[in-house]
Amino acid sequence: QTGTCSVPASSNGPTKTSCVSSRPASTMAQTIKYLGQEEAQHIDEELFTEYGFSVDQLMELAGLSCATAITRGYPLTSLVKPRPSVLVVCGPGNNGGDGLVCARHLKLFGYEPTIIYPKRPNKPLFQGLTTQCQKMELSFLTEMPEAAVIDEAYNLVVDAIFGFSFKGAVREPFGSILEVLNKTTVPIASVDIPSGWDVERGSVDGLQPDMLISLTAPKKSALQFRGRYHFLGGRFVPPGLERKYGLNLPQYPGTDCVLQL
Ligand SMILES: NC(=O)C1=CN([C@@H]2O[C@H](COP(=O)(O)OP(=O)(O)OC[C@H]3O[C@@H](n4cnc5c(N)ncnc54)[C@H](O)[C@@H]3O)[C@@H](O)[C@H]2O)[C@@H](O)CC1
Ligand SMILES: [K+]
Repeated sequence: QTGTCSVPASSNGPTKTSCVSSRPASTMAQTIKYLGQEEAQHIDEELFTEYGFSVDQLMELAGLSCATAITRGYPLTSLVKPRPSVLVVCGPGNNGGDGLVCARHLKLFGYEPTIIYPKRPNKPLFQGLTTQCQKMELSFLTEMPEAAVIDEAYNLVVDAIFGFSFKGAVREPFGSILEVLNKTTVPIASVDIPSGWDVERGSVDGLQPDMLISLTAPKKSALQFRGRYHFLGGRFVPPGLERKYGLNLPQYPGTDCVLQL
């Protein structure tokens, strides 16, 4: 496992991504790097300390990418329920913040997001994002619904519980929440990492999302993703940072903020 894995430019699904390719180098269009946990955290830190970004700036772009990827995989016209309902489950860190931004943009795109946000950090950033969602007339649930209720009421679940800082055994209330999500049958779109997965090794019996939106660059666990849609989002990486970490990001098409891997 070198952390650098081949993604043919024409690839359109996770099964076509592999670390060991038998294709001759001349036909390899592009190699994208899959990041380890520490590397992802270093890049995150540098974006703020060396490159002058603020968290809310990048979170806005990350959340917008997630909402945009969802419009690609699950366009309004394809939804099976009478209302374009989406359940957005937000965790206690920045991954949860991405979820709040994603929910706000989904509403602007014509979806009806409902949010569950059980652990809210006492920080102006998250308080502001919560207020913005409330003012966008999104509803917040006080309890996680049962799996059958989710399957009945929602077209899709957005998993914004944990991202690249997740470690160790899942603590409550998120253990119970993930248990419910494991039982649902509606598609799950995971923000950055399928929640509960080891950031590098993935998980054999954890969530199996239908969509994964990798932010900045995919993490190593994305190699275990077996869903239908793998998108790259977070189109904000400065060239110096990309060079330093050898990210080899593919080129986003035109003005798009997402790219399907
Ligand atoms: N650098 C980047 O590229 C960007 C990252 N962003 C997002 O930020 C995420 C990383 O955010 P954070 O570093 O805040 O971390 P996370 O959102 O991954 O999670 C950290 C939170 O989860 C809790 N936690 C960790 N392990 C747990 C466990 N086993 N059980 C229960 N709780 C646990 C921690 O106490 C902390 O509150 C990324 O995955 C991405 O979604 C975007 O917001 C902006 C750009
Ligand atoms: K997640």
